[in-house]
Formats: sequence, C-alpha cells, structure tokens
Amino acid sequence: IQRPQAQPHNLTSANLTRASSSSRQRHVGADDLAKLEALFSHPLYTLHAQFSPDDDTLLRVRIQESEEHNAQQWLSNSKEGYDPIEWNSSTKTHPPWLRFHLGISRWQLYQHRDTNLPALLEQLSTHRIVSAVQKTGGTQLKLVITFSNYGQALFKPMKQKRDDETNVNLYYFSDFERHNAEIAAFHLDRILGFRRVPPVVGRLVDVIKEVKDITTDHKLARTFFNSPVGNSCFYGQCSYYCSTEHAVCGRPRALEGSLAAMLPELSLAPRRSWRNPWRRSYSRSKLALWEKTPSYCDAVKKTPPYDRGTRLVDLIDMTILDYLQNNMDRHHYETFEIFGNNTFPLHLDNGRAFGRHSKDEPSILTPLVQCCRIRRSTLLRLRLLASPQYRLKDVMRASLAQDPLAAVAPLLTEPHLSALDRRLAAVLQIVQHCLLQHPHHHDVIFDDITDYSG
Ligand SMILES: Nc1ncnc2c1ncn2[C@@H]1O[C@H](COP(=O)(O)OP(=O)(O)OP(=O)(O)O)[C@@H](O)[C@H]1O
Ligand SMILES: [Mn+2]
Repeated sequence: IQRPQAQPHNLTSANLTRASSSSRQRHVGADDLAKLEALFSHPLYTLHAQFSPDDDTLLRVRIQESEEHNAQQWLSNSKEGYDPIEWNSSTKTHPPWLRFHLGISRWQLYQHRDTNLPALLEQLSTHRIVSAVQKTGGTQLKLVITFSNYGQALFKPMKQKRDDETNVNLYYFSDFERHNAEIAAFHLDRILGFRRVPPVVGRLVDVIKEVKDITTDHKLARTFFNSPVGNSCFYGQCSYYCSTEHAVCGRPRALEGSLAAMLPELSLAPRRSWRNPWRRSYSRSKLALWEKTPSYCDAVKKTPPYDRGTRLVDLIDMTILDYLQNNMDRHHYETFEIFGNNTFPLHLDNGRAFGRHSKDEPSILTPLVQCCRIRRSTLLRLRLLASPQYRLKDVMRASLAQDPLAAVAPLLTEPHLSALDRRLAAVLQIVQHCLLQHPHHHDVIFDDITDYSG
C-alpha cells in the first residue's frame, strides 16, 4: 500500500518506538517506564502470548486465483480523496487497520507486544481524515471517522475537563461520557493482560476542517455554530445531551477526543450482544435481582454459557477492570458470533469509567464476591501489579504518557492513579477472603495456566 502523505516514508515500528520513547521521557519518570518494560517482559505476559493457529482467527484473506497467476498487485478504483488501494494477500502490503482486523483471534483482539500496535495507534492519531459522520444508535454523540486508507475509528469528543468529578447526585446512567476514560481503559485493559479493548488513542481534531467541511451527514452539519467567544461548536443528534447547551466546542477549532480502532464491520464479522447478568436496574427506585439475592451466582453458574468454559471467569475479569476504573455502565457485552461460546467478551464502551477518584463503588465487585472465582493468570498478574516492583499506578502513568494527548495534560490525574492502587488492594482482599472460606483453592482459582509454576 502507499503510505499516506502525512507520514514519513521510513516509518517503522522500530523508529516509532524510538520517537515515542524520547517524547515520553519529558513527561514521565524513567523509573515508571522501566517498570512497564519489566512488567511486559514478565513470564506472566510473555509465556502465554497465544499464537493462534489460523483457524482460530476471526477473518482470513482469500487468495484469488487471478492474483496467484499474475502475482500482480490488486488495484481497484479508489474513491475521491482516498489513497489508491494497493494491497494484496501479502501481509507486508496491508495497512495497520487491516492487519489489526486480520490479527483478531478467538481469545484476544491483538497479541502481547503486537508489532502492528504502534503503527495502528500512530495512524489513528495522525492519518488524514476524509469523512466524519454521526454514529447512529447509542445515547451520546459520537462520530465514525474514515481515513484516506479506508481505515475507520469511533470518535468520542471531550465533554468535560479531565479533573471534573462526576456530580454525586447524578445517577450512573445519566453521567457524561469521557474521552480520556476510553483512552485509559485501553491502557488498563492491556496492562491487566486482557487485550479485549480495541486500541484507542487521543487526538486533537479540527472541527471545521476535519468534520464540518467534509461531512456528508447533513443532520450533523446543521448543528454547527460559533459560541459567544468565537469557538466552533456542534452538538449533533442523539437521544441525550444533543442540544446547544451540551455542544462540544473546539478551542477555537481544535477539539480533544478519543479515536477507537473500528472493529471489522458486522457483515464480515457479526457480533452477539449479551445481557450482563449483573446489569444494574437503570432505575432510580428499583433494585436488580442480584442486589437482593446473595446466592445469585449459583443460578448464573448453572445457566449457559456460564456453566462451562471460561465465560464466568471472563466476566470476573471484566468485573475487575470495571471496579478498578469505577465503571457502573456495563449493561451488555459483545462477542464475535463465529467463535460461539468459547471466546472472549469485548470490553467496548468505557466512556463512563473514571468518573470518580475519591469514592470506590464496592457493588461493582459483586460478581467476584458472590462467585468467589477468578482466573489464576489474572490473579497472579494482579499480585504482580500490587507489588512495589511494578505498581499499577506507576505502569499506568508510564503507559498513558505514550498517548499524544498526554502532551496537553496527563490523561489521568494523580488522584485517579492512586485510586487504581487502592482498588486493586480491595480486589486482592476479596480474593483472600474467598480463599479462607473455601477449603479447596481450586474452587476459587480457575487454573488456566497449569504449566506455569510461580
Ligand atoms: N471500536 C468499535 N468498533 C466497532 N463498533 C463499536 C466500537 N465501539 C463500540 N462499537 C459499537 O457501537 C455501539 C455504541 O457504542 P458505545 O456503547 O460506545 O456508545 P454509547 O453511546 O455509550 O451507547 P450506549 O448508550 O448504547 O451504551 C456499541 O454497541 C458497539 O456495538
Ligand atoms: Mn454506553
């Protein structure tokens, strides 16, 4: 494929790493970075880098006969404003978004130390935008952005300042989404070793040049206006908070937002949506059944798909992620249909995480408390992250410093980082309590890494 004009021709993952590490050092201590490096080199991350056999990937490249015959590059007519399509069945020719799609497997979205990841993030944050339209459905304003190489991203704009704490009188279901939460969730999920959040990066978007001027979405275009101080604003159309009072504004045109790599489209890779058994009531007055039934997990454990395989412990993984980031909004989760029940749950939509640092929400941990079940690999990584040698808040600080928006301000403030450590200790305490209550440790610990002794 042809490299986009905005990028140097010699862009490789090697010099990308060099470039980002030199800029990182300005913002974050070398100690934190060394901890992150050491963490990712630990056997608990490297030993089990799953190399999926081909039949365990979501998509496969079909080699066309004509292509085999003339070994020519496959050239198709490209749309106006887009780069020519010059990729074929060889991975070397694929743009990063396509490599990402082709790398999705039964158990993870990308590999540990995936060499495509830096290139994908770099493209999301710098690539030329040729289209921006509203994503329909969902409650809050978000855009689907298309790049000149046909890659796509889901854009969530900054709605509030990073150090704003959610109003205590606001219910979780009316909380604003936060772009920095989407970014931080990607980093946290990767540090926990799950790799179930699609890669997300921060970016300053020019709301006039990169949205208004190029959009084909007339409903969106009609909502642009200039604020009293001359900033360019828009509010779009959605079921909540899409009005002049809740507009998002550039300064004067530059607007912060998160860009999540788009998953393969549903026609290629259909997904199934599952209701979270521990879903909240989404009502001001009603309690959910799980809130009134201490033995609730016994029933869940007998219900497919939680009665076999790894779905229950995967749900516990998701619970731990959500407790750490204080996300109460996990009403549903999705899986890729083609993998049936033996697959991982996607950790999509983390926009309501990191709303509060001064308060923890113990009820998020209810599945862990009621089920007393956890993957051994997860538990061992959590213990690693609780040790001073690595320390969750330090490795998160180092990881988040790699995001381009860290140059504007840290993606998570120090109180949020400290909350991570405090909540991690609470998770480990609950697991300890479970172990004391159960005579057989294997009733609590699901050993998914039997060959690892540590
Ligand atoms: N990276 C992605 N790639 C493709 N589709 C995505 C991605 N992230 C989210 N989606 C899809 O877009 C839908 C809406 O996204 P999201 O849940 O983040 O927005 P929302 O406004 O919070 O929606 P809701 O109010 O229903 O929770 C999701 O149900 C999901 O299927
Ligand atoms: Mn949501």
